[in-house]
Amino acid sequence: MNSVTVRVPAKVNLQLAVGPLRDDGYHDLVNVFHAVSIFDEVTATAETGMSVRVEGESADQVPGDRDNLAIKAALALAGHAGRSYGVHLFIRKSIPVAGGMAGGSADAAAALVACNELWGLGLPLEDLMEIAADLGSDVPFALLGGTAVGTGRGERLTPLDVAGTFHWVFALADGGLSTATVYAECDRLRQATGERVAWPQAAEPLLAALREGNAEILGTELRNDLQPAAVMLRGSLARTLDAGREHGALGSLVSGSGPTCAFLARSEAHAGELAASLKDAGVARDVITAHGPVPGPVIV
Ligand SMILES: C[C@](O)(CO)[C@H](O)COP(=O)(O)OP(=O)(O)OC[C@H]1O[C@@H](n2ccc(N)nc2=O)[C@H](O)[C@@H]1O
Ligand SMILES: Nc1ncnc2c1ncn2[C@@H]1O[C@H](COP(=O)(O)OP(=O)(O)OP(=O)(O)O)[C@@H](O)[C@H]1O
Repeated sequence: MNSVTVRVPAKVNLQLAVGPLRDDGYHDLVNVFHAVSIFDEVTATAETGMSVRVEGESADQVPGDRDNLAIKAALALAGHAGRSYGVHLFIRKSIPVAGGMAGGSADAAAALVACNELWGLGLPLEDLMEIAADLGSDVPFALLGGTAVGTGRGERLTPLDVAGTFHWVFALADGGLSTATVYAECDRLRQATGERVAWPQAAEPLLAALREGNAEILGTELRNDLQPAAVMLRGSLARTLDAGREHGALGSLVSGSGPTCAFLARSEAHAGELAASLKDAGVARDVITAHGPVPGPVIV
């Protein structure tokens, strides 16, 4: 086999409860991840060296060298296998870059799956999960897909049963936000307001809404502790979130570290209407619809 292509989804965080800052610079989380139908595609082709080419959504903002998370993933996998394998990775991006939808993590997960297959390593998911956790806090979920609760820094995962399908609208922003900067701003705001930081807890009503497939309740339970920080860093997001509510979204929140905003709709048709209204309102660079949960990386 000379070439393997893997399709991998973006994520939105349905609950992101951020605990106190740890000594290692990370925060303990309760992170309810949900994979949605916006996909990057990573093609791994046998080659002697390691190289990457990126095309599509904001490709010019993605590193074309060893800083690319997908190349880091391939190198980590080769290191784990104890061999100096080579690969060329071609990434077709649709997931917004630095948008809070874990695009880089998705590409890293896809590269792990593709290279595991291309190099005939046959490593089980557990091994790939360990390598993933070293690459970034979001990478283990990107390997898993579906809907799952992440604890620790988000890398310890418990899959959740979800009834049915939820329909989403995503408002994409101009330019990204750095994840580290948003967490630092969250700490700064907490210090400035003297907020007592509680140990993060999963919200039972949110988990019940997922189990029951109840979009109305899920909409009211969406929470992101990073949202005030993202809105502080990018004031225009307040207007985008308001517009979603005004146009009938069941719930709205900043996705992860932002600046993408997510809106929950009643149905696929409602998502289409909401997307059209948000486009007309001019509150986003682009507006797209998607559904979730969807499975993790799939070899196509
Ligand atoms: C915001 C989220 O996307 C929500 O899923 C994640 O928590 C971020 O995951 P990620 O992009 O994979 O982040 P990493 O590459 O692991 O970490 C980038 C930076 O984010 C901050 N970070 C990340 C995860 C975490 N639990 N606490 C943190 O404080 C740290 O400053 C870290 O240096
Ligand atoms: N394959 C990749 N795709 C996108 N960005 C990458 C990739 N590899 C490295 N990067 C770098 O990582 C940064 C963050 O990109 P990414 O799209 O993963 O952000 P994000 O979606 O906000 O992440 P998260 O939701 O996990 O916090 C980018 O600014 C880019 O420089």
